[in-house]
Amino acid sequence: MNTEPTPQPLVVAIDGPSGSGKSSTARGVARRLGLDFLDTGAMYRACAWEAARTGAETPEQIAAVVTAAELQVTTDPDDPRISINGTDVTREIRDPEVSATVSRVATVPEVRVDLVLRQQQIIGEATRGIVAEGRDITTVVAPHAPVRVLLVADPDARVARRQAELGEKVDTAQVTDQVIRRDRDDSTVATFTEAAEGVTVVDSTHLSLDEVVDRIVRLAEEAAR
Ligand SMILES: Nc1ncnc2c1ncn2[C@@H]1O[C@H](COP(=O)(O)OP(=O)(O)O)[C@@H](O)[C@H]1O
Ligand SMILES: Nc1ccn([C@H]2C[C@H](O)[C@@H](COP(=O)(O)OP(=O)(O)O)O2)c(=O)n1
Repeated sequence: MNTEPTPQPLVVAIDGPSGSGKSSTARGVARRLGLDFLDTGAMYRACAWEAARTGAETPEQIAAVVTAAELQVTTDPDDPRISINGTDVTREIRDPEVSATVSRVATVPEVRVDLVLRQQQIIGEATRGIVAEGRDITTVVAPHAPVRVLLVADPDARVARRQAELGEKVDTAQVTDQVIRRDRDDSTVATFTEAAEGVTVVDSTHLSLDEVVDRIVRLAEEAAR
């Protein structure tokens, strides 16, 4: 009889501030290792989009909209999609209006409790394993993940990356607000500026995306040994 324990699906948890490269890195790691991919920020963004659509403004109104919402998240790293109450908002959640208001939604305690539970369910159902990224994955959503990384980068590099991504659509002051002010607001409810115990810090300021992916894949391979 085989007495070897069945290996658990691998969970890789990545946190970090805006523009540190979480989404691109997590997708790259998921592709390389054949795992699913979960962008938890997209869930907060979809809720912010729905709160705006329904005119929810107070924390109570926002919490009511989020807890009643049907959220559908697909976890293919090549085509991650998100729908809320039947509307696919994959593209809309990247609009500057959503970036400007999402922290108001993400800082409502009931919203966090609700979305953390949904994220834990998605992670638990990922039979081939998953790379999940956000602000509180290493500390709250998946604190027992065998691979936990805090991805950081200097503020100037993060603003420059976001600016390059958004191009002509927004000016530097707007991008700085989206990155620096949002991090300040978000860090009131999640700890992503300092690594929790056992979390590996990777500084991407002077690393290419491929180099960052390589490092995390190596950490995953070490954890699997
Ligand atoms: N190591 C890196 N070096 C240079 N640019 C990067 C690196 N990692 C990510 N980027 C780019 O920076 C931008 C922001 O990355 P993203 O993954 O969206 O960050 P986050 O999810 O942390 O906000 C994207 O345009 C991405 O291609
Ligand atoms: N696990 C998470 C993920 C995101 N959030 C919040 C914080 C952010 O302002 C928004 C959007 O996150 P997202 O990862 O899309 O933001 P960036 O791509 O890093 O700019 O959601 C959170 O509070 N907890």
